[in-house]
Amino acid sequence: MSVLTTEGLTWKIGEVSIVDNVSIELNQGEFLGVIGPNGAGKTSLFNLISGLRPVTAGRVSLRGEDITGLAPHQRARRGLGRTFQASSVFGALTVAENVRLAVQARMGGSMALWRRASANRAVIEKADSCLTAVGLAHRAEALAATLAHGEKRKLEIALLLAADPAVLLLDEPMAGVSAEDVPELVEVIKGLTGSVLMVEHHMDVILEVADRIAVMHHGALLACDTPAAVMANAVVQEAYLGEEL
Ligand SMILES: Nc1ncnc2c1ncn2[C@@H]1O[C@H](COP(=O)(O)OP(=O)(O)OP(=O)(O)O)[C@@H](O)[C@H]1O
Repeated sequence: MSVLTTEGLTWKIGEVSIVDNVSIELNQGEFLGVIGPNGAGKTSLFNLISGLRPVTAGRVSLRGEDITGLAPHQRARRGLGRTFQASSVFGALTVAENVRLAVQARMGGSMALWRRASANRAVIEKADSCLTAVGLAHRAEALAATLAHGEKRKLEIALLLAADPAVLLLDEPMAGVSAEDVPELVEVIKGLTGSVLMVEHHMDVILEVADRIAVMHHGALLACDTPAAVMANAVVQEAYLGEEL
């Protein structure tokens, strides 16, 4: 069953199609990787899906509901979670405080005064489970500013998990992470349950985690298939000519 669908998604600047008629389906529990040469339109596609840019044409549906006209925070509330390439972490707060804030933001109205104590417990427990899921529980009391790059990426994923998203959009989660920290982060990403759409430049990472791979080129979708089929696809190889696939 499809949990996230784009139909004919298009974003034009003037006459130039930055995202060109892209139709993809992310199935429940699936890990779909998005690859493509620099400037192919991957981040722009994410911006359309998360609502940061208005579409020129096409539709985005989340669990069968048309969300094309909704603002980013409305999509987030319906279960669309997104990490950003730019860091969204409060450096002066501890790791645990950062995640608790994210959990509280999610719980919002349910924090009525008379149930404050139990709500606080629920926030702390939820935050702890998010930190455990990304392997950061041992750093809970560290100031976020003191985290290494790879740890910061893990924290960003924990912040995403705090909202219990139905769909996770990961935009280059390995960006800026040193080579020796990549395997650990890959393990964290492999451990994510749920439906994931991930842009990533590291082909070896995509091949390790993705059930299917969508290939973009000049804004259009070239292929969307199993890793083996995509690697064997002559059109994909042509698009990557001169680049390492
Ligand atoms: N706001 C904008 N105004 C003008 N051009 C833009 C804008 N946003 C993106 N573009 C152009 O659209 C194209 C696609 O950009 P996008 O960042 O989506 O590609 P990408 O596949 O994510 O690239 P990369 O792999 O380098 O991150 C690029 O040529 C970029 O210069």
